[in-house]
Amino acid sequence: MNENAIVATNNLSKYYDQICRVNKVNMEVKEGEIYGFLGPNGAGKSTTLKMLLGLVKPTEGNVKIFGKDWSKHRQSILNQIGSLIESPSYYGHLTGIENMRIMQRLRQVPNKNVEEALRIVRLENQKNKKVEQYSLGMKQRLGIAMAILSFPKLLILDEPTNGLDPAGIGEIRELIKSLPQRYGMTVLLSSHLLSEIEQIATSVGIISDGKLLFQGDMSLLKARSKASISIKTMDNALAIKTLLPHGFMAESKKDRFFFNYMSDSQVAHINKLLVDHGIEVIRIEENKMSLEDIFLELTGKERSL
Ligand SMILES: Nc1ncnc2c1ncn2[C@@H]1O[C@H](COP(=O)(O)OP(=O)(O)OP(=O)(O)O)[C@@H](O)[C@H]1O
Repeated sequence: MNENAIVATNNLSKYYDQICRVNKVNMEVKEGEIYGFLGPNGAGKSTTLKMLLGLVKPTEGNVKIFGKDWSKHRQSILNQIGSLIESPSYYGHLTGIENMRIMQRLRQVPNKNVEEALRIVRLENQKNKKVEQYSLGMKQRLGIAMAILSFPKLLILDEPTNGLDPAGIGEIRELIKSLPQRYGMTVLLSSHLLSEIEQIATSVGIISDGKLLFQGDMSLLKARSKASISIKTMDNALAIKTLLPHGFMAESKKDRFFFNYMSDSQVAHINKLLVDHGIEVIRIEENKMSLEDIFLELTGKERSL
């Protein structure tokens, strides 16, 4: 376990009714990153996040936050975390600012935090409206304002853009993205939408059926998008036979044949070999696996995201 990590779990597991829902998860969230916790519905994201927050007791394993053991430093850890799990809780008959004041008393933070948090989520002009009159997006923004009220070191958000329209999603996304740089927060957020995580996260953890299948920099995940080269010629069988003695072993599929990733000069070499042997080349294409393809390959799930 990395002692400097903001969040580090060790074989974190949860069983419900003897069924393993979170399976030996070793999660590591480093300071200043936006860690996207990605997985299909029911994968175990919320359960994991709740264990990080001490809301659900792990069956096995342990959690360290800011390098400290949960069991021994509960209060000091909680003081430095802000979270929004499931839908935000608020009093509908009270205004936005009244709700914030209640949270302010609970959190014991100065007045200026309330104003600043409302400003960040752009609710300052709506703060005197009753929350029951807020749109879904405004309620979600209020939930985030409450979560960042103490300007925590770690912000945990469970599906923060769930149920919002595209404009609302864009707004929340930009808001979250600004938090590490502007306020030094580390953000851990979950989503079942790959596109969402792709646009917002600097690091990613992919969970499926309770198991963490991938964890690392977003760029590392993207690097896994292996590009293959596909070639179509006037006589594929002859082309494959011609290339083999030169060390190029192709895989034939439908009207094309494929190679694993190749450099530009290798592709040029193959092209020249084919042409020199009188085989007309019709198409040479690079086929990159999309992030979605990688995700589906990792999780073995159907295309449903
Ligand atoms: N309190 C509970 N008792 C029994 N089973 C539970 C409980 N909480 C969650 N589960 C089960 O554990 C599994 C993981 O649920 P979890 O809510 O963590 O998934 P998730 O990845 O957050 O998905 P979703 O986005 O659908 O909430 C699900 O099969 C769920 O039914």
